[in-house]
Amino acid sequence: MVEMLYEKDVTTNYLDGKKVAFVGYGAQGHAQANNLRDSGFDVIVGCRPGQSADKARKDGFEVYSVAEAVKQADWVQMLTPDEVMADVYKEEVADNLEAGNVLGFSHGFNVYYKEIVPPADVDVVMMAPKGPGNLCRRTYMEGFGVPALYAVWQDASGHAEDLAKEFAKGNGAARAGLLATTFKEETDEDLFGEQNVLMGGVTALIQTGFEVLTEAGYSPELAFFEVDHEMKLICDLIYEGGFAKMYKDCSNTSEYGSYTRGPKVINEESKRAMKQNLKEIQDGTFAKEFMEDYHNGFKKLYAYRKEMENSKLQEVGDELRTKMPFVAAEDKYSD
Ligand SMILES: NC(=O)C1=CN([C@@H]2O[C@H](COP(=O)(O)OP(=O)(O)OC[C@H]3O[C@@H](n4cnc5c(N)ncnc54)[C@H](OP(=O)(O)O)[C@@H]3O)[C@@H](O)[C@H]2O)C=CC1
Ligand SMILES: CC[C@](O)(C(C)=O)C(=O)O
Repeated sequence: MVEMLYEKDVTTNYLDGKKVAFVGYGAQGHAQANNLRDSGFDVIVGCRPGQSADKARKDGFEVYSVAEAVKQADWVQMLTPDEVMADVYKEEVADNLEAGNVLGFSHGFNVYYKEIVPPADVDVVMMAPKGPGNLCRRTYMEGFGVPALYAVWQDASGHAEDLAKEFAKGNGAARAGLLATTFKEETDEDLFGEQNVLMGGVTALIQTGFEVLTEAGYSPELAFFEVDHEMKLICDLIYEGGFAKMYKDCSNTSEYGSYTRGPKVINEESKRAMKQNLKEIQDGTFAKEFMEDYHNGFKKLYAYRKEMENSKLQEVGDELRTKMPFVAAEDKYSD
């Protein structure tokens, strides 16, 4: 078993008195900057002019250009989208870092695939929350947090690991649990999870189930409630108590059908496909393809996104959600 750390285990205070600059104020930047500030740390934001800069200012942060924020900070937390991070780093961060600074990430992509090569005299660490930004903030405000991984790529100060743990604790993550990892392991595992299970797997499953039902003549509304809306309710039970709790709360009919029919859908062939996807993460094929699409104006990404937005499933779900305002109330904790 990997050892989990909790708040009581993080006892050092190297982060105290350090100024932390968040480069980017999006999903993670917004959540982490607010969490750390509420935990008593000195936080500033580095942004280009625009929506994020305006929001950070409205939330009461001092906002500077990225270059200026880096100059002022002891800790620079890189939270722009992964695909632009290397350009932002080269143009505004690299020349403004000083020996003894900490360069922080929440995903290993740029460091592991060598898009960013930091200087030897800074600590390079990661604190990767295992949850979407809004939930990192919401759970912090509710008094707990989401678990997080921490890792050290480069230890110039001799206490980089302690710093990473303190940063995670400041984010509320140590209330839920911290796991040590490496940049390689986090990158592989995070990309694998989102491609095959959490996002890619789940959306492909929902979409295919929706198509099978509607093509067989069932109404789109019924299909939506069956394979999309209820997914959250079932996932909540898995989250709370694993498969055992989920099955306990469901009928024997569903449990029997699940054991006997599910593996006909997700089977050895799906496992082979997942293994191939993992290989393409490990050997850099996915990263290369993703960065090429970015440099090509995200033609593929935007085409897929358009197809998803115009899908029947999205249209039916959007319509039905207008009748269920409580569903959207989930955003009530975001600042
Ligand atoms: N989304 C999540 O919950 C999770 C994300 N991560 C990781 O966290 C990091 C940040 O991701 P995420 O929070 O999703 O990113 P977002 O897309 O939500 O936020 C991007 C931020 O970067 C700014 N930005 C974009 N382009 C530039 C640029 N060229 N120069 C300066 N600022 C720019 C945006 O500002 P503007 O408004 O001006 O565009 C915005 O503030 C990534 O490494 C990601 O892998 C890790 C775990 C979960
Ligand atoms: C599952 C997607 C994620 O890894 C996350 C929210 O944790 C991401 O990169 O956004």
